Amino acid sequence: MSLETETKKPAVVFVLGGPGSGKGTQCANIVRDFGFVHLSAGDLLRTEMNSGSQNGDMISTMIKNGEIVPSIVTVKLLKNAINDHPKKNFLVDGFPRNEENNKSWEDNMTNVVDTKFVLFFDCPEEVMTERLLKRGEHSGRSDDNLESIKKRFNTFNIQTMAVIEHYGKQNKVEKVNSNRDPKDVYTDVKSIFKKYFGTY
Ligand SMILES: Nc1ncnc2c1ncn2[C@@H]1O[C@H](COP(=O)(O)OP(=O)(O)OP(=O)(O)O)[C@@H](O)[C@H]1O
Ligand SMILES: Nc1ccn([C@H]2C[C@H](O)[C@@H](COP(=O)(O)O)O2)c(=O)n1
Ligand SMILES: [Mg+2]
Repeated sequence: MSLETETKKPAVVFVLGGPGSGKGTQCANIVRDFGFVHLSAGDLLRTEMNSGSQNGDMISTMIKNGEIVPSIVTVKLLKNAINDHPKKNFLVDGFPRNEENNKSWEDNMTNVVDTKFVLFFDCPEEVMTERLLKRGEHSGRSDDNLESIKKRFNTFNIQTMAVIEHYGKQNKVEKVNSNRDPKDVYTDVKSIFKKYFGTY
């Protein structure tokens, strides 16, 4: 590629943490202050589920059971959403949730984006459970109930922690204690984003 036509790839930060650790809450702050686009894999799957897609029933069952939807579905949704926002940087929230997600991302997205690091929100299960049950009073989510929450923790501990450890070995994990007031959590998040992206 010549110097004139060379363009910088969009930056991607993966945002991971247990269910209810505060990923979506903190992403909203980063969007406001750093101009990233927030892509929640779970939100994209819920929209797809409600769109009349042929994958709707599968997605619905898997979400209720806290299982990870095949990457062929999720990566396509993420890729389409990224293509909708030229010249932006992205927070990819709730992804990659397992090794298969990560492999599919590497196979399909390495040439398209520059994956910078994993922002990992660490929070005890008891605290996350309390938050999710409270959210379940109004969220309408089929998985904000005790039975689904237990399954989601199991999937997180077995499958997602392995991905976080994989990136940890490459010194690409920024871990933040999210068992604090959201403002204090964001103080740490903001200083991480300033370190990587400078502005604000
Ligand atoms: N630091 C915090 N302290 C107390 N409550 C919080 C905090 N962060 C988020 N919450 C609340 O906890 C609930 C879960 O937060 P949020 O939706 O941001 O988590 P999440 O990690 O995106 O969850 P999920 O994985 O289920 O999508 C929400 O009701 C939110 O208002
Ligand atoms: N990469 C992903 C992300 C999410 N899902 C499914 C399974 C999750 O339990 C559910 C909700 O995600 P959340 O909104 O809590 O981030 O969505 C998946 O299969 N693959
Ligand atoms: Mg969320």
